Amino acid sequence: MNKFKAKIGVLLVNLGTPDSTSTPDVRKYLREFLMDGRVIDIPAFSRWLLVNLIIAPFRAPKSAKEYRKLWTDRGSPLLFHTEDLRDKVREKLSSDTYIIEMAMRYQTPSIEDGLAKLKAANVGKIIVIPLFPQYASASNGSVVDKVMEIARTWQIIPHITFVNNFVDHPLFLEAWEELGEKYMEKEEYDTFLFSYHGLPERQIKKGSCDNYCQLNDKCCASYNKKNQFCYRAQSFYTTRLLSEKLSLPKEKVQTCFQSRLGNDPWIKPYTDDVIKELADNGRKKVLVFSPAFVADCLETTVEVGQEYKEQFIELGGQTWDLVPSLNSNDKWVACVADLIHINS
Ligand SMILES: C=CC1=C(C)c2cc3[nH]c(cc4nc(cc5[nH]c(cc1n2)c(C)c5CCC(=O)O)C(CCC(=O)O)=C4C)c(C)c3C=C
Ligand SMILES: [Fe+2]
Ligand SMILES: [Fe+2]
Repeated sequence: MNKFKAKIGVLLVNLGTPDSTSTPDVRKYLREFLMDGRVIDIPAFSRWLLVNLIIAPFRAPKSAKEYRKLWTDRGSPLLFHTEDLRDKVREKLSSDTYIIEMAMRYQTPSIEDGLAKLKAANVGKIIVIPLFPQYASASNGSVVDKVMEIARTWQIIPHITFVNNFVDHPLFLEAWEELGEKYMEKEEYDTFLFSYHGLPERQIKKGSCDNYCQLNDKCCASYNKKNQFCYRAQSFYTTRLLSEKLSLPKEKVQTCFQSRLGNDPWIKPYTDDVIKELADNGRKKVLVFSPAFVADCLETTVEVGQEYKEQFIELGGQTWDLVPSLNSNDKWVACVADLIHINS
């Protein structure tokens, strides 16, 4: 807070979700999402052809069906959990000091509307928190890009701070620990799988410092100055930190990457390959964490919780439990409040 007692604006931003499960709404969402050059990072005309002639027409009806498995009375879990998070963070922080809004990078509520509310309140500073624990150009980078695209049209641009990543925030780790422990008290698992959203390998290479990221076991074995912004390194680091917190034996822990799209190589190991390997090696009881996501969504509830589960059980597995996401867990709310404090 400055001497004029100008309020601090906070914008919590998650990825986005369709407005409904109708095929036209899912197509509209996919178009906006995949036309983002940070998501499909190929030349604009090729991207337009790919998205409008192939992905949107063919994927939209299939994705709409998937979204119907996820939808609730309150709509998309990604959206309502983010609303709940905003409400709980508001309760925790003084409204004399902070104005807290939420937005989606794609579709509604938009970043434009969220920033307009903060601007109308004449805030002295804006803190933007992309709700992605590990930094990727396709997620956090895209939020920064969009916020700057809007802010650069303003006559006055206040101080704007972006949270880059929060993989090692103690309360982020404690929240996952609390959720995981509930499962571990009830069941003896032989495997702990950490499945993160995937990324095309070229996106990691493009952001690599001095070509450090070779996308092998070595380059992500430590988290250091060279790979501080590498999504894959941050994902392995998250696994190590959570394993330590939960005292998981090394031989039972595996990191993998899901949700690949298209034929280009994505970061490995792929979750579906790892599931086959686990089954081949006689593993029977798996507890899965998805710590790239802070709210239940299509990629967790349906892809991990239903599709990968079916695959594992068909291959002879017995138990496949997915730890639900942080949603509006109190420790997670405290983590977001602390991110706001330390950036104020
Ligand atoms: C964790 C952060 C995310 C990154 C990084 C990310 C990159 C990325 N995603 C796609 C393609 C799709 N992702 C889809 C859904 C989806 N992705 C994230 C998060 C990240 N994506 C979330 C939280 C969700 C779920 C949204 C919801 O409504 O529940 C989808 C849509 C679903 C589908 O049709 O299967 C696509 C497509 C790419 C290409 C990419 C990086 C290059
Ligand atoms: Fe995605
Ligand atoms: Fe790496």
